[in-house]
Amino acid sequence: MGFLGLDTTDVAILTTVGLCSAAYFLFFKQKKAAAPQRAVVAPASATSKVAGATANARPGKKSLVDKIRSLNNEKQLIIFFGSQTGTAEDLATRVATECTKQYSLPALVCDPEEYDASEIAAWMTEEKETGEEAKVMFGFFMATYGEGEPTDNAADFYDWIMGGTGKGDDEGDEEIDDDELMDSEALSGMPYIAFALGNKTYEHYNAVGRRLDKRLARLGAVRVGALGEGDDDESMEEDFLKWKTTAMLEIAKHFKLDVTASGTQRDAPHVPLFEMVQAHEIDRQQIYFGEHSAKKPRRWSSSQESGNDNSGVRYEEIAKAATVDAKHPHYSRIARSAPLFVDVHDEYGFDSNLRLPKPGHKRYQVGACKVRIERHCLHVDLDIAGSGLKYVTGDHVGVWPVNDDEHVDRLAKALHLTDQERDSVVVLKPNAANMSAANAKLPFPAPCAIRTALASYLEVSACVKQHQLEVLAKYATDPTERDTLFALSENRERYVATIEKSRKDFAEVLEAFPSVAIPVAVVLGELLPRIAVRYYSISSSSLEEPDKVGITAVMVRYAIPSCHPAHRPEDKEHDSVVIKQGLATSWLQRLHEERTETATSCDLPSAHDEPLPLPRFHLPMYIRTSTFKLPKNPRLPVVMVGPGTGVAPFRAFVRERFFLAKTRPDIQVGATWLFYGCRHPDKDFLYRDEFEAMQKAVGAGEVKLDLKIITAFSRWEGHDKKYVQHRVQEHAAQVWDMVGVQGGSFYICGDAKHMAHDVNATLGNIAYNNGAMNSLEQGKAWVKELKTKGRYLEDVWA
Ligand SMILES: Cc1cc2nc3c(=O)[nH]c(=O)nc-3n(C[C@H](O)[C@H](O)[C@H](O)COP(=O)(O)O)c2cc1C
Repeated sequence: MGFLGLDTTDVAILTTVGLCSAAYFLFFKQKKAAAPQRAVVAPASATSKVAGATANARPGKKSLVDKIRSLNNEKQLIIFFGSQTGTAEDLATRVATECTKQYSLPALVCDPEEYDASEIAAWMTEEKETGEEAKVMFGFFMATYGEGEPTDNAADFYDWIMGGTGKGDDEGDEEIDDDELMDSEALSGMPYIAFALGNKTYEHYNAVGRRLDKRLARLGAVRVGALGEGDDDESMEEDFLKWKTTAMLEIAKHFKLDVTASGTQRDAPHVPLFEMVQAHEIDRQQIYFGEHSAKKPRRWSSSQESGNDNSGVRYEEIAKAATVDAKHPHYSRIARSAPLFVDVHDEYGFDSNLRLPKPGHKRYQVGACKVRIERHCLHVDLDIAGSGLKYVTGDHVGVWPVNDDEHVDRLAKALHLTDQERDSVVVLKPNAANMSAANAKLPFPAPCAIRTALASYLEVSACVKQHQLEVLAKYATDPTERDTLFALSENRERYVATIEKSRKDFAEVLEAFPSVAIPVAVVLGELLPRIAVRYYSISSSSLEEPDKVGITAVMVRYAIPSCHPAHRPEDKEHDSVVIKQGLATSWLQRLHEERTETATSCDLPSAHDEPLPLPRFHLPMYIRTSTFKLPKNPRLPVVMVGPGTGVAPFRAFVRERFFLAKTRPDIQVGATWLFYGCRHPDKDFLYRDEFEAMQKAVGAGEVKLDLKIITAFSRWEGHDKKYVQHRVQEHAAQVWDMVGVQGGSFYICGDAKHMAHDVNATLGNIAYNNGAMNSLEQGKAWVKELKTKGRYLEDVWA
């Protein structure tokens, strides 16, 4: 492996890790809890030279001006990214790396949550005073979420640059009355590149990137090249590559750089960004064991008070973090986990020429040309008592998953790491030979064991990307393997057929190309993405259970045909079937099984005298506020549509309304109707017992509430296939009465592409037919207006 030696004194605690990216199961329209402030723009009349630019970063943020100055270069590119699940950050980093590699142009990728992006105004104002051409080009890689909103990390910046507007009008044509930024002319002449990330399934496609681009133009900034637009529904990567080819040339043209040496250079060796250094004799207290922390390792001790169920001991953090957020999760005990499905399977049929997985696995059965996979769905309750954490029904919970040992070991083996090497504690140090190293962000907290990095910090099951295959190719010692890897990295069609379609991870690719002798530092430091936080709609009611946070998670596991990556897609005899699984959901399932096994064997985790590196059966989590909320006035009716796991927030809504009706009958809680859909009433009907018990209490007159759970089953033998939109349509008159007449709210949670779209259309149709409207168009406009009024709310994902 070739570690450099390092003793304790050499070990700098290599700090901040950006943990803010996220892969999603659920999303939402939300707003960060803290109201963003408008920054004061540096006065246009400032007379000092660039060297004296005002560094006046907002509290808690690093100064951009100081950073630019510290780079001390003539020309440079500073790229900001707005990213929730890491794509925008990844693409921004790729452009920055390429600029440095191909043009020797220093480039820095900045998280606007970390750096005060509003200092671009201060910088530009001062730079203009020099009377020379702008030396710094800025870049904006911005993803859009929810109702056309920015990501959490870009919310402050977006609010500042848009002057507090930036919502509502996708064209970005709003005028701002008191436009400090425009008046300052600070951004006039500012060169920038821009790439918007989004998904056409959503109504507000690329709204943030588009609006920002328009606003920058209005502020006098000058875009270099075209506005890039990536559509996740088709191929973000293809859109990006197409844009990048011309953007790179435009950047070179702008800076008058020599581009003759640009292009893919197969023969140029890869210069690693980091070196991996073994940390000898390190104090155990300095080592990270998988905990997420922006600053220093964290430790836990067992609390005196034990959990009151079979989940064992509660652990308290020694020296608690002052805040809990996306960079400082709270570790919350699993108070309960319970399966929600009964005997649910998915069956996959395949051609007879495909090699099937080995039989005998506990999660799937293999038959003739068939794979049958168990489906699981869990309810998990997290205990937040005493943590100071609070949530409101409808919020989201973010959790950080851990890779399974099988995956970790497979990759470690493919990297030829011995057991001892896997357990060795290392740090990554910037490699002075790589120009980008000085600005490179460390991908995970260190020092930590390689095993920890692979298990807790890096996503080992991520699909290998084309540009990463190019890096692997450079380390292949076998000429045929090298050529194939280069071919895959250059030929999109072949790449999609052999790698992307079957979501091949690094272990699978390295196994198929055994001659690739890649340094572990490159894989850990440059190739594997960080594990991103996963979000779930909270399925418990804060009114009923303020100390518990409920998660409803269905396991993602599927079988797909897979072509051997070292062979052409036409070589069908090399095709096999592989089983893939979702990282977070399979981790929750493992935790559930471990808890169950531990409890039944009476081997409960016991208290430790020594501080624990990681508390057992505790999940790193934080609460993310959302606007997906019940009406403030509980008397108003609510109509909810949530098939499958889309029921999660509605379990919370229903329980809350039921609880309120039971404990405060004087309030007279309004009608509470849930349209729920699944395959079969006896198999995957989530929370059926709970819903039935509530309905029974209502039926018996114990609780006064107009509670209806209206079901649609799609695979119930002897019955017609039904979907939720059919049921909504069947109850058109009542739905109209509750929403159109009584002023109630309408909610949808679940699949954005089909279900949410169909339900939306159904509601428009109901409005037209029941609301004395002249046309279907009027019905649609009514739904749109309902949305504007905050009475039509969606929590949907593509
Ligand atoms: C729950 C959810 C909501 C989204 N909402 C929008 C949207 O309103 N408009 C849009 O163009 N894209 C939307 N997207 C797509 C993301 O912007 C796109 O996947 C992007 O690549 C994510 O970038 P990131 O990984 O840097 O966060 C949404 C994606 C998810 C998962």
